Amino acid sequence: MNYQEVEERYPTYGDDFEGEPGVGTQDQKPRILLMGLRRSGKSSIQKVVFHKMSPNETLFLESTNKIVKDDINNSSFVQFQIWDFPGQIDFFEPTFDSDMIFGGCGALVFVIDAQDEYLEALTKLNQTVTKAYKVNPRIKFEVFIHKVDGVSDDFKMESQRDIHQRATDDLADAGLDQIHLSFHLTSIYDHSIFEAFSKVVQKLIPQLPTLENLLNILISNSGIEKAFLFDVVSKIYIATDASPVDMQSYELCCDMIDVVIDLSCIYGLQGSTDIAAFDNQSSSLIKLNNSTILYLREVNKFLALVCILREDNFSRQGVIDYNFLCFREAIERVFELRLKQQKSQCLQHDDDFLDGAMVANGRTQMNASDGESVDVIVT
Ligand SMILES: Nc1nc2c(ncn2[C@@H]2O[C@H](COP(=O)(O)OP(=O)(O)OP(=O)(O)O)[C@@H](O)[C@H]2O)c(=O)[nH]1
Repeated sequence: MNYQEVEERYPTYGDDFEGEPGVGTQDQKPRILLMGLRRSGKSSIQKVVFHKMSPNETLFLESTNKIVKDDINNSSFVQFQIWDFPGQIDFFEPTFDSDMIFGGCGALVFVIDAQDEYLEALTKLNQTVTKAYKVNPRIKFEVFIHKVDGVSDDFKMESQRDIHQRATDDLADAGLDQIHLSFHLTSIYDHSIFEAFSKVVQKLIPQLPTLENLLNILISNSGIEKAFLFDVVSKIYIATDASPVDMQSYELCCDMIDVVIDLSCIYGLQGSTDIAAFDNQSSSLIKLNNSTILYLREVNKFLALVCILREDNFSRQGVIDYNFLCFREAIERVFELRLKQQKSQCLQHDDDFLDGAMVANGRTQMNASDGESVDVIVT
């Protein structure tokens, strides 16, 4: 799918609008601010991750000259706004309303061009973080050391070390060593930007520990090695189990989503209606030549579970499928609870029902029958 097709297929997804901040109910959603010097790559990141723009197309993006707000509205878990700032923004201008801008901000992503001199960027980073922290100490600060596709591995590591050191030293000099900065090496030309954005978004999901817990339960009861809960359109993962994420597994799962969506677009749509390619019939099983299986199941309109497991363990597909149903039900309950929470505006813990799901998982594992496997199923 290209940029144009996604815009047509998901008209409400990433509904771009420009204007003055602070308008309408959208502002209740957590905000991710994209800041950094001119040409550091902010708009490219936003377009590639959330609008499926191909990296090469970003060469033709024009410079941003006012704040561009982008409403990301694709599921109950992933709801936020991205505000793309012009590189030349000046915090000391009287029109810059820092209380309003940083006040409702969940995360501030500061982009540094790794292919350029970064001393000026570090000064700007320090100013930005200091100002934002004073307004809102709860902001998560994420530094993207960006455009690392054009540099050697040694240079990458050295830049990261140097930037980290200088940035934290500058904060310590200003007496702000309590501020935590997270660093990510990113490029729009590979999956690193999706991985980094996944981590940023995850920090804005209050239910993350619950989702991770559910995934841990699922994999340990189903012989699965790794499981990701993906936001299908952006391919950012909103949760994964506790085992470490390796880039290759993540890339494989992203590629699988692309294959499923592309095949569904070509063969899965009925008639000429423009039903979204991903629906409750979507599932896919791909056997790799190293005895590994990739298994994808639809969780809801926007989320997919993608698992990596050994072929031997897939002989008990019935167990996996049953456990998946329990998992999906549990996710639905988390959604319901969240909705209730939002409505009543009061906190409540949503872990209780998980115990029920866990018991069901354990009991069924002993009784379930084997399932049959097919090479590639795309419905
Ligand atoms: N090599 C490389 N180039 C990139 C990457 N990301 C963005 N670029 C290029 O960097 C240039 C500037 O990108 P923009 O996204 O317009 O930068 P910006 O920060 O939004 O710029 P302003 O709107 O002026 O603040 C474009 O030519 C992009 O193609 C990357 O990961 N690697």
